[in-house]
Amino acid sequence: MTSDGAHRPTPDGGPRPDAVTCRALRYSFGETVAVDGVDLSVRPGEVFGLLGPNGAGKTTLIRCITTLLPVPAGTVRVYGHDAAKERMAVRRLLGYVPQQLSADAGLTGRENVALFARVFDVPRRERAERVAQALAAVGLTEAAGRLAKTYSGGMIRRLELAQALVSAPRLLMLDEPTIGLDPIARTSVWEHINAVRAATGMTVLVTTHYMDEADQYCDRVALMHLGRIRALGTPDDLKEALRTRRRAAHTPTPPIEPTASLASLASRSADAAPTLEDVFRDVAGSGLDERSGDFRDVRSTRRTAHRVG
Ligand SMILES: Nc1ncnc2c1ncn2[C@@H]1O[C@H](COP(=O)(O)OP(=O)(O)OP(=O)(O)O)[C@@H](O)[C@H]1O
Repeated sequence: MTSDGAHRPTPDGGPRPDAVTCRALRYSFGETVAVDGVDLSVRPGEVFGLLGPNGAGKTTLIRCITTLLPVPAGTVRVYGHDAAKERMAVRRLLGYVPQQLSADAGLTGRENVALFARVFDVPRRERAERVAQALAAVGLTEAAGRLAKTYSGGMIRRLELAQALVSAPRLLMLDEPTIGLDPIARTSVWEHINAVRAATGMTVLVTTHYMDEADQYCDRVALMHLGRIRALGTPDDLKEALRTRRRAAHTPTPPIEPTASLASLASRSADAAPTLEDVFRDVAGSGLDERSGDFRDVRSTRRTAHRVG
């Protein structure tokens, strides 16, 4: 991707396909419309965040892109390959870390990654080196010989990352990679994702509830609510757009009085700098808390506590 986000041509001069393209994608579970007409393009090499509260449709969307769910209406393409018609071609390009535990507690870290290397057809003679590289990329070389059941939650998440990386994916998809982790472990997971991205140029598509993480680590984000994308852009552009909307909606602020208290000045600066969560609340509207979980809904945290326990 060029600095302005435009696509570079391929060596033969043709347009470079987006990493992911969804057009009018719709997926229902019976009466429940989980993904409701999504249009989305993820550019090669970017870290793209899919944000939204519980039930927004993030996991369903991700699973359609991975080909784990069919595409009943609309289209999904991964690097130009149609997910409905070229499932194996799409799968060969992907690494996927689901919400559910994908590491085996009774195997060592190295054995877990080696298992994925076999499943993903990494050539036999390259396996040992590729496994070692994947473990090194997530900082688990020292712990590679220990059983995964002795790992902390953050180490397990990094092990799952290594499992997904061992096939050298062009598109890495992570479903809530840091939920339930403490701030230090969260930072560590993100630093490893970013280092691999910088070294390989892979595209990263990540779902998260954590607006602060998305703000810090994602190049662009899509805010999803009740199956639809409500806003899409860089975190800075989305915040700036909200600030502009707020300015337009409010009467001009009077000049600062010489006697203004610190508290009132702090409140002015909060008004001037909206967060990504403010953007979400603005675009999702007042139904956010009634019709779905809040951003840190206990359900997911419990599910993860169970997952790593
Ligand atoms: N297997 C299923 N059967 C029936 N309904 C489902 C199923 N999976 C998801 N849903 C419903 O589809 C909608 C979207 O769920 P989805 O899991 O995609 O949302 P999400 O944004 O990933 O939520 P979370 O943050 O909790 O993972 C929700 O209303 C959910 O209840």
